Amino acid sequence: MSLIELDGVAKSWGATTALRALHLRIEPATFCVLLGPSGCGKSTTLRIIAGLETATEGSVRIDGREVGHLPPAQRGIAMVFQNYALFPHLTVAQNIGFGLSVRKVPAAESAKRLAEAAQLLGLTGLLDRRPGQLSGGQQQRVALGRALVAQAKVCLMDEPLSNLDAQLRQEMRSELRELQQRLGLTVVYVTHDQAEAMSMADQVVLLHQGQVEQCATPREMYARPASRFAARFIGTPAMNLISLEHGRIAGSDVGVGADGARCMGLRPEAIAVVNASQPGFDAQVVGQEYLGADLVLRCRIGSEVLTVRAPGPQQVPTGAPVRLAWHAGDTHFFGSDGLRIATRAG
Ligand SMILES: Nc1ncnc2c1ncn2[C@@H]1O[C@H](COP(=O)(O)OP(=O)(O)OP(=O)(O)O)[C@@H](O)[C@H]1O
Repeated sequence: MSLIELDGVAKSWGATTALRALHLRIEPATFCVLLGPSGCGKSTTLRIIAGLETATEGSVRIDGREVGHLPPAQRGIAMVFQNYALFPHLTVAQNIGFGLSVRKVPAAESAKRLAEAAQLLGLTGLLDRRPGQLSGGQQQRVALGRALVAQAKVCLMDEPLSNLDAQLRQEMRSELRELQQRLGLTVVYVTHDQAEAMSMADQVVLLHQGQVEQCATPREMYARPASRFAARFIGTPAMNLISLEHGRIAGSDVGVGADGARCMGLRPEAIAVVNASQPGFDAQVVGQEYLGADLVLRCRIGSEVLTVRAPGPQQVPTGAPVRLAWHAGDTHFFGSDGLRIATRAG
């Protein structure tokens, strides 16, 4: 068990407010991703759970026990940082075992845990090297190894993959996820990369200006964004947010309904370029970007320009008239407060 609960957690430094009354429940053995733009309070949240910062208000509980007054070492938590925080003059084995020697774990027990962690992380052949002789991915695994030998059930990670190249980052995502599941760890993981969040999380906590904007599974977050902010933050290319004038797309005669909606959301992948004889809406291609698998078109309808994600092989010249179609069930509507409003489609 390692249930983490934050109740009304707030944090300010003088006039700077990083967090405002954050409520969060992270279930045991789940992968929770704190996601959001720079400065939204992700690292601060993680550091408060770890005990590296003290909350100005509110409480933090781990397995029902209030931990606000406990120093980091007594919280049963391991941490992995972006810069790995490895000691350059120590070998891989010494780096992994560092915390154990500090805590005076008997030598035989340390050796056993080290061998297990090295085996699990594919580091067995590298134990005598120093960090400077390792690739970024290997250094990342050493940092993970140090967290694993501590046998903490909670592991906090702050952008641990951001120093790796794109391919390695993708590989490490699935390795981390697999490891978390195999060991039944509760992981709280900070990133500003929505693709990383979507691919690894059981639960995504989207933060915005120190508050929870939405907390949901990746599927729910994509299918039913709670606000315009959430709608734009999840998915690439970002969702189209189209201004409505009395239920019509601004500057056009295209009616889309939805009483009281100020804006309609439509994902680029929900829009199809159809044959001129099929039902749809007339638009004009004003720009495009070919990405191999996809062709991203920018199409003007009335005074709005929509991003459309078409299949790569489709060829449409810029300047050409096109007919666009979408299913009513793929539309999202938002009110003047920016929040999702109930529609026929839900
Ligand atoms: N020690 C500090 N003193 C004063 N302000 C701070 C301190 N640490 C963080 N802040 C401020 O608190 C806010 C939240 O910072 P935090 O590091 O939690 O954001 P973040 O979402 O992790 O951002 P990033 O993705 O850029 O790391 C920011 O406005 C930041 O400037």
